[in-house]
Amino acid sequence: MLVVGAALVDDLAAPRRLLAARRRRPSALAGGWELPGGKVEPGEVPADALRRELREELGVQVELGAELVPHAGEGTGGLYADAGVWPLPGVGVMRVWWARVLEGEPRPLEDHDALRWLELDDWLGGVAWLPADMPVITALRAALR
Ligand SMILES: Nc1nc2c([nH]c(=O)n2[C@H]2C[C@H](O)[C@@H](COP(=O)(O)OP(=O)(O)OP(=O)(O)O)O2)c(=O)[nH]1
Repeated sequence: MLVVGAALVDDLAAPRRLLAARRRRPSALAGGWELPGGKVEPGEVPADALRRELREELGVQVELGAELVPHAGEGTGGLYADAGVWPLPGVGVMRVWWARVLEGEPRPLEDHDALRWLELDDWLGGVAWLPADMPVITALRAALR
């Protein structure tokens, strides 16, 4: 299963704020924070799926920036780094793009019950991320140094 997620930030060139979204369901994941996004439908181009998910889930139009790909040693294991995807144990893999809002104000319309813009120092520790997201958020933060 391929999942796509967005690192929605205030500015693609010099990000300072990152949007975290709290899941409402299923119960095993409820209360955990994640990058907004979702499953790619059969036949759908992943980047299009991400734009669709952000429109449905948050009510925003976005511009996608660069894809965040794992490098060996970023806690993902060599196989995943080689494939350029992030492992989601028990689910599949995730691809992640930097993104910025073009139109609209993000609102938790479907899958989430809260949204939070995290300041740079809080990206990692500001919310309780889903476990699979920890290496992703670490890499997002590292990409800015
Ligand atoms: N969107 C997203 N999903 C994540 C992240 N981390 C993580 O483990 N997941 C898992 C949770 C889910 O098992 C799966 C994504 O499925 P989803 O339920 O969000 O997808 P969807 O919106 O297409 O949902 P649906 O049609 O099944 O309702 O990936 C993340 O950062 N973002």
